[in-house]
Amino acid sequence: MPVFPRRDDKNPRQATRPAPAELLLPDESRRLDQAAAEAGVSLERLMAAAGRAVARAAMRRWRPRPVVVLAGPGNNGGDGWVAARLLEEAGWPVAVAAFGMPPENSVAAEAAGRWRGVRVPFSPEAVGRAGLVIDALFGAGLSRDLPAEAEAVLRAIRAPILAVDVPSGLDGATGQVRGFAPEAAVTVALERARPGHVLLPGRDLCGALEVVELGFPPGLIEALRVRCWRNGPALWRLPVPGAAMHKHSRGHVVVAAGATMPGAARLAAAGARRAGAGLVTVAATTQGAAFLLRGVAEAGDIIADPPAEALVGGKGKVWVLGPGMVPDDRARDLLAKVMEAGDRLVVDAGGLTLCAGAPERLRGASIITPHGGEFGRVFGPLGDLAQTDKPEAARQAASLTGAVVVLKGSDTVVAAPDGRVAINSNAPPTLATAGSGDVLSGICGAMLGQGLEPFEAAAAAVWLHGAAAPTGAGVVAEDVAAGIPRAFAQWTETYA
Ligand SMILES: NC(=O)C1=CN([C@@H]2O[C@H](COP(=O)(O)OP(=O)(O)OC[C@H]3O[C@@H](n4cnc5c(N)ncnc54)[C@H](O)[C@@H]3O)[C@@H](O)[C@H]2O)[C@@H](O)CC1
Ligand SMILES: Nc1ncnc2c1ncn2[C@@H]1O[C@H](COP(=O)(O)OP(=O)(O)O)[C@@H](O)[C@H]1O
Ligand SMILES: [K+]
Repeated sequence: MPVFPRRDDKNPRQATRPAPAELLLPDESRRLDQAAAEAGVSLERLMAAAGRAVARAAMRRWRPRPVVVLAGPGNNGGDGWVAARLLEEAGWPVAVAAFGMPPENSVAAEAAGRWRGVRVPFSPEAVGRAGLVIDALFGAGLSRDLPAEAEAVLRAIRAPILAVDVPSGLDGATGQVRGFAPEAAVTVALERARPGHVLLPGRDLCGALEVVELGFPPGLIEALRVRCWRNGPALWRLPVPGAAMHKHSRGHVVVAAGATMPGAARLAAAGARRAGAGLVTVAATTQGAAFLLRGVAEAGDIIADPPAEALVGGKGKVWVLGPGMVPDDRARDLLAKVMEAGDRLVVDAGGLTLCAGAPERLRGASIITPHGGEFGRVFGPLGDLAQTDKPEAARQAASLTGAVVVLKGSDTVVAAPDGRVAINSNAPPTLATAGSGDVLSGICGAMLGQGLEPFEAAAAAVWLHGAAAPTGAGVVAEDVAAGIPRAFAQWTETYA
């Protein structure tokens, strides 16, 4: 079993380990406000802090210039009215274009009432000459599509946009656009980021994301028991070999290769070996083994056409089943035997196709790694849900199968059966190349083999995969496997 570096409070390097980056859902945000009010922190005070943060963000990033603040009818608009006043007090030329007024006696109405400056009609002309637009129309909890009138004004903007909470129209829970959302240069997120700041297309619309603390009393966020985080080293620790280790104590990953595409198994094996698996076996058919042996020679066992029984079972064994695999009877039989033996199992590619329309066949797997197409093939209607709410679709799939679901893409979502979700954001687009997913499934196997629990193993593997991928032209999947030591080094330098 793995030896993790001992936590040592006296070791100053450990201070760099970040706090988990919770991603708040709109409902959690509402509960937070309520809890704050009960703890004696008023919405007025929070709104003042939010408006101040927005004004400061503008002053930090731009020189004084004509600003138009688009203020909506809710508290998002309230933040806008506060920011307008503070920018004007700092000598900036500011005009407010209000899209409806806040309800009487509301905190936002009070903020609006304190505005003595210029007001302009809410129209496309109003934003035409602005040097900066502050978008405080709607926040992350938008409950319906953006009204056409608001869209017309947002579309007319030519100046950089500073968005409050989210670019209006962006759904903070899912990262989807409700009708329309503008592309911001900067988004000021309040207290914590939202899933929609990390999921696509939301992440791309936010521009630079600034998360500002509003001064909530300590302990309130913890009390929310948030179940969704940005994926990162705060959620897991990578296994680090200790002096007493030997190859048999670092997990044995068996990659089941198909007869026709053994290259995929080779990549998964490379991922597993680079990610620290002590032993890696590629179980191939005779034909597949011949292909493998003809390729660039790699150390590690290659067993030709082994009877499945010879390999299933045994301490520390982890299977990676699917890369390059044809969903035939042999594969079906192997999947059943591995499940029966209770070995830990990562299912990818051809292994998932074996379970098309039959997710119950995946019960017993530790981790499954579908891309969007495979996900739809296995989970039917959940595939449609994944188009609009990726975390929820992955969460339901995890609960259905009991496996940790890695729903891949440039915003890969990792979901556990108990409802935990990590959303990844470090993957460069160079990963969009054949075989990079195979490398990932191998890394998942290595993490399981070294003793990480499935959710931590999957989230760590996805982060490592992203950090391992070189950027720039000419990157192929082999380079991703080769980049894994560098990714480990990056983690060790900063977090270990
Ligand atoms: N805890 C926090 O994070 C804090 C949040 N604050 C601000 O509060 C905002 C959330 O406030 P609200 O809940 O009032 O939400 P919004 O400011 O987004 O506004 C909701 C209002 O807009 C209406 N509305 C929603 N969708 C609409 C549509 N498509 N067309 C027309 N009207 C629509 C609703 O009926 C409601 O009146 C955040 O975005 C943030 O800016 C701060 O003021 C203070 C602290
Ligand atoms: N544009 C992108 N940006 C970041 N990561 C990407 C992008 N496209 C694909 N990926 C990642 O690359 C991998 C591709 O896996 P997959 O689709 O299974 O390919 P293959 O089966 O060829 O290995 C996944 O981990 C996915 O998250
Ligand atoms: K907004």
